[in-house]
Amino acid sequence: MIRLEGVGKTYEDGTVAVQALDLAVPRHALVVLVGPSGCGKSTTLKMVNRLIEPTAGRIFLDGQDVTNVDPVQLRRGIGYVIQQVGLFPHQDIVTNVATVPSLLGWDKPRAKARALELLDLVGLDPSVFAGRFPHQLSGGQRQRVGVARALAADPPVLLMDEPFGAVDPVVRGRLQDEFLRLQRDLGKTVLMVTHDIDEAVRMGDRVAVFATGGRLAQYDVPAAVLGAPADDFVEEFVGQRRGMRRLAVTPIDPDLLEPLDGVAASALAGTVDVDVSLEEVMALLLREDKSMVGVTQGPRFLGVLTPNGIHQMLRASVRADRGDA
Ligand SMILES: Nc1ncnc2c1ncn2[C@@H]1O[C@H](COP(=O)(O)OP(=O)(O)OP(=O)(O)O)[C@@H](O)[C@H]1O
Repeated sequence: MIRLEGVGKTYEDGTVAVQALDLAVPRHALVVLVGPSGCGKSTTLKMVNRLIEPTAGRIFLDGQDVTNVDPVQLRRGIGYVIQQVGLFPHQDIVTNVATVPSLLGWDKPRAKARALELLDLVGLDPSVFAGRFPHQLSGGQRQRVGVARALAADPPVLLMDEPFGAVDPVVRGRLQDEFLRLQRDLGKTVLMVTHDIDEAVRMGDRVAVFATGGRLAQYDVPAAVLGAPADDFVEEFVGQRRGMRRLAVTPIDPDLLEPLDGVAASALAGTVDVDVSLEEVMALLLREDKSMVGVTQGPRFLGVLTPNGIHQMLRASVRADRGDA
């Protein structure tokens, strides 16, 4: 669907942002470009919709060389979501979402109906949000409007540049889940940029890891990027976040819980089932701004989990991986 062949971009000041990039994004796939800051991810994305022109190579969309398509026409057929959303501040939400259909010449009632439908689809009640202005929305709600707007003209291709970057981790997780659910129904061909390896492996059907200097270090399914890094660079890039991912896969050890004695119920962030991961526990503690949580198994109260307990469970899990437990 999207094919990059030997694509390069050297800016006028000599900066090599992307070099000799070959990349094929299959139809209906969600491909994530990930890598450290300045490695050419956004440049790559913007070359696909010709906000930036490549200095080498060719880019094909559905077999057609994009340089042969009028850039304005091209962009109307490609949804584009950016971190700062870029909503028009003086237009209400429904008008913002209807921007591209209107530009495409849809009549007003049809564009509006489509915009209302899209708001609903991204989880914003049209009767509440359609008439509001961007400054009357939370960051997460604005991101949803950004996604709705990009989908409005039903483009087969979506480009997303750090679409969930501007919101806190809890909202971010929710937006990621919502988008994945939406994508399962819509089946767009999506090229998405993030610097967050966790987001990349969570969202991507395939992940392209970029190294500094615009070099593609590995392009594979998430499990392969995590389990079989192609080189030292990928190994290190993936490794930096290994601790965070460990939280997601480490279970609660009931033996390391503390008794409830002397702990006021109000000091607890709540209770969780013993089957949840430490990541969920951390999310709850942060959300509730507390440092302890009660752990239950069915009707039984097993004990209290504290940061000290979490630390011990993580250390035990690291030792087990090293084989010296
Ligand atoms: N207009 C420009 N002129 C010169 N250099 C540029 C220009 N735009 C980007 N660059 C450089 O090109 C390189 C790649 O930039 P790009 O924005 O594609 O990186 P990125 O991977 O998306 O980074 P980030 O994650 O920080 O957004 C960087 O070194 C950047 O400084």
